[in-house]
Amino acid sequence: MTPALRLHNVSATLGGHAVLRDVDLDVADGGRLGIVGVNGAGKTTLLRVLAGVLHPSFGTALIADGRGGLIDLRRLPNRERARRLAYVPQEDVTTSELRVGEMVALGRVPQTRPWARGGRTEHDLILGALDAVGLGDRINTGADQLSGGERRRAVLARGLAQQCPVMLLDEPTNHLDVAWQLELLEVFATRARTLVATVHNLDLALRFFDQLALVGWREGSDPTSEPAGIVAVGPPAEVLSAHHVDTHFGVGSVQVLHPGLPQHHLLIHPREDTSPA
Ligand SMILES: Nc1ncnc2c1ncn2[C@@H]1O[C@H](COP(=O)(O)OP(=O)(O)OP(=O)(O)O)[C@@H](O)[C@H]1O
Repeated sequence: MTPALRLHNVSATLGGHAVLRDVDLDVADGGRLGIVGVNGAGKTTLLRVLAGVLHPSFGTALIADGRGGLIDLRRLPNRERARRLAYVPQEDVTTSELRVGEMVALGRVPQTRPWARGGRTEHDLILGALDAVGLGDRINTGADQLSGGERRRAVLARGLAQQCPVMLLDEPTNHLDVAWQLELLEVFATRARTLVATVHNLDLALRFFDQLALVGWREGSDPTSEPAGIVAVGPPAEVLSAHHVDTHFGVGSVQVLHPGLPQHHLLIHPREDTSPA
């Protein structure tokens, strides 16, 4: 089956600094892919390449063309790309001049003609996106009057309003309380056909996604001088094996079955001290 997105032999460079090298990745159509790795490994960079907002310095980033083939993301005009995929970055600038509803309405720009904006259908759609993140009653509030977590949810609502089959979210759960962390990922999973997100919470990553890609450095390579790559990709329970978590995150871990639910959780603990007393 044609993947929704594909990276073929991709390298990425930022400010003249090689960040990622030799990345091959298929994002399954209809799948949920989580991207994990330590700070600075290159998760955001990988997501930006998948979103077509950062072009590979080498290799190709491709998206399904809707006819069973793949097309180079570089060849898609920005507007066309924004109809196919929504990318919600980690941080977003909010301006005091915009109301929450207006900010979310920006997500509609790729989908609508200027004369179609502002109609009843568009209003209902924006309200629906805000309702989905629990902010329906804040549609007329100034965007700068929201708390950090509320602002994060409003920015995510803008991504929902874009109504794309593929959604790419950079740390969507940042700033969110525990209930919203669970709720929001489910909202996106039901509204997007294909979902890709970076996450730091490895327990959430274990439970929520059907595939994980672990970004990091192969054993023996030097993180201070060599670009990272994808060191493991597959089912979450395998990618987050105790060995991988120890090698790539520097902590001990164990996957345990929840006593009352049919799901495994990841417990993290300090590495056992194996040095001689
Ligand atoms: N504009 C830039 N110029 C040069 N290097 C950059 C630039 N932006 C990021 N980097 C470097 O690229 C590497 C990867 O950054 P990236 O933001 O992709 O990591 P990340 O895994 O998403 O990190 P985090 O978990 O902290 O968000 C880091 O070493 C970072 O310092």
